[in-house]
Amino acid sequence: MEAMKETVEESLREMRDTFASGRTRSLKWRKRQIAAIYEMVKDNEDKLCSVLFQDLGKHSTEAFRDELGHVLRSATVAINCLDKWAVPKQSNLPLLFFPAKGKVISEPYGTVLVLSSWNFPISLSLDPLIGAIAAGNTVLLKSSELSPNASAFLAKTIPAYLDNKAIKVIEGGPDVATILLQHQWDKIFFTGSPKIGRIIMAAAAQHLTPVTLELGGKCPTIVDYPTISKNIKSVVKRITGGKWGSCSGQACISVDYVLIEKSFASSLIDMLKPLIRSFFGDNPKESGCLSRIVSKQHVQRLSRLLNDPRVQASIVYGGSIDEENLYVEPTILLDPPLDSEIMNEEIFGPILPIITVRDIQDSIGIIKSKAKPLAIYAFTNDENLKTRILSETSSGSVTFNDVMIQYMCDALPFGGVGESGIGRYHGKYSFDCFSHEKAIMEGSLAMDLEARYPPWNSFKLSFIRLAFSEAYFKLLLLMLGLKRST
Ligand SMILES: NC(=O)c1ccc[n+]([C@@H]2O[C@H](COP(=O)([O-])OP(=O)(O)OC[C@H]3O[C@@H](n4cnc5c(N)ncnc54)[C@H](O)[C@@H]3O)[C@@H](O)[C@H]2O)c1
Repeated sequence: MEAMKETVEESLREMRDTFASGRTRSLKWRKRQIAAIYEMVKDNEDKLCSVLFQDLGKHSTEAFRDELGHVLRSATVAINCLDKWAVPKQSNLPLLFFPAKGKVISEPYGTVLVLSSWNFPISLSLDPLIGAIAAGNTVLLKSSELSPNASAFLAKTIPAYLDNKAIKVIEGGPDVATILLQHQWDKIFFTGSPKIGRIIMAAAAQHLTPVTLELGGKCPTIVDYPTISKNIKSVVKRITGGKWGSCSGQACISVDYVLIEKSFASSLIDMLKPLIRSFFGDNPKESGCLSRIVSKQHVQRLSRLLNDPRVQASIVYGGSIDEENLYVEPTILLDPPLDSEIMNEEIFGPILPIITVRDIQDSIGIIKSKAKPLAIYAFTNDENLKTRILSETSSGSVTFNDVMIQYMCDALPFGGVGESGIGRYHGKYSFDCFSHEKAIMEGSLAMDLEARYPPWNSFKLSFIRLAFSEAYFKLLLLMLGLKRST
């Protein structure tokens, strides 16, 4: 670890020197680095698919949709939009400040630390990197130890494509993260669990470093069956895709559990079962389309959640586990107890609890009884229910009649609230996430208002009162002596 400490110190020194040199502020440099990320992904598509298969058993199509394609798009958007994003924004100042002018300029924070997660080890590393570079920072990326092949790829390949005096990768687990967190950074961007998010925030607080925490939680999915019954086939497909189709449910925005009125639950289950078979075959383990659980520890965690006898009794489909092959069968639970661990911990795996309610409106109470989720999904055409969800619950996002696509849509901010995170990124929001918005005021010495300065009197007090309320006509009258001071 002594050697690692030295590596970190040396890396930080070099990145700070590079930032101080001003090189990373040039838009040309930023675009060149982002273009290099694009080329790196393009040149290494097969290799990347292979490492994602080795680490997570991800099918190459899923890998392209969720990781490579996402990064390529993100890089293209950043290159195409950077000039526009970086333009200082003129502010329309109130007349009160005439003749001063105002604007906001986005300046890079400086040297940024990105700590990423293993479930989308390529996109969750490269997407924040694109944002940090677009904003003009130098960056150190620590990839996750739980996806070692993806991590090794990033550590080996990034220096071959990018300016390695400005952008660095360090591999390692909590011990390395701990060393990194002992240093002062200008911004920390973390993707991971709320538990470790707290450790990151506490370390950042020592230096008052701003943080973005992209965390997780339980994402509920309301199925308001009567209002969407005409399209129920699409609804079931979307739920199946949103639970099992992306890293086998190991995604922060996966469908965690479904809420549905009791009388419709069996119809939903009857449709989910054949659809799981049609997506993943009669033997999903061999289908090649279902990602593996990342580690034995995570299989054991899922096994523990299922082993509660009350949860066991709720299994209506699946339930088998093969720890050796890191496989958990797609599993459906019907009404596991709300106080069970599985209904209080983020599942992060291929298990879908279906919770029945007497009236679909009761879903809102259940959602509100838990921490603020990263996403709420609701299949409904009832405008009243939509309004209630929007106004009575709080979450990183709400998606009606679909799941997970909000992540792909870079015109929308992506991030959590409360237990599910702090801050947001994607598209222009990534640029903002890694920029400090600096307020610029260009004053004028052409005129001076004596009312700003002591000695104080009732005229000056009246002047200030009227100025704050922008009562310009009354101000004029006061200055002309046509209005009395109050
Ligand atoms: N919001 C998002 O975009 C998003 C995306 C993916 C995953 N997640 C969330 O991440 C969680 C799963 O990912 P995970 O298992 O990698 O999370 P994690 O919190 O265990 O680890 C995340 C990162 O923190 C580091 N870390 C672990 N222990 C640490 C410690 N004691 N001190 C400092 N750093 C430490 C890890 O090395 C890794 O780089 C889930 O909660 C999931 O919802 C969120």
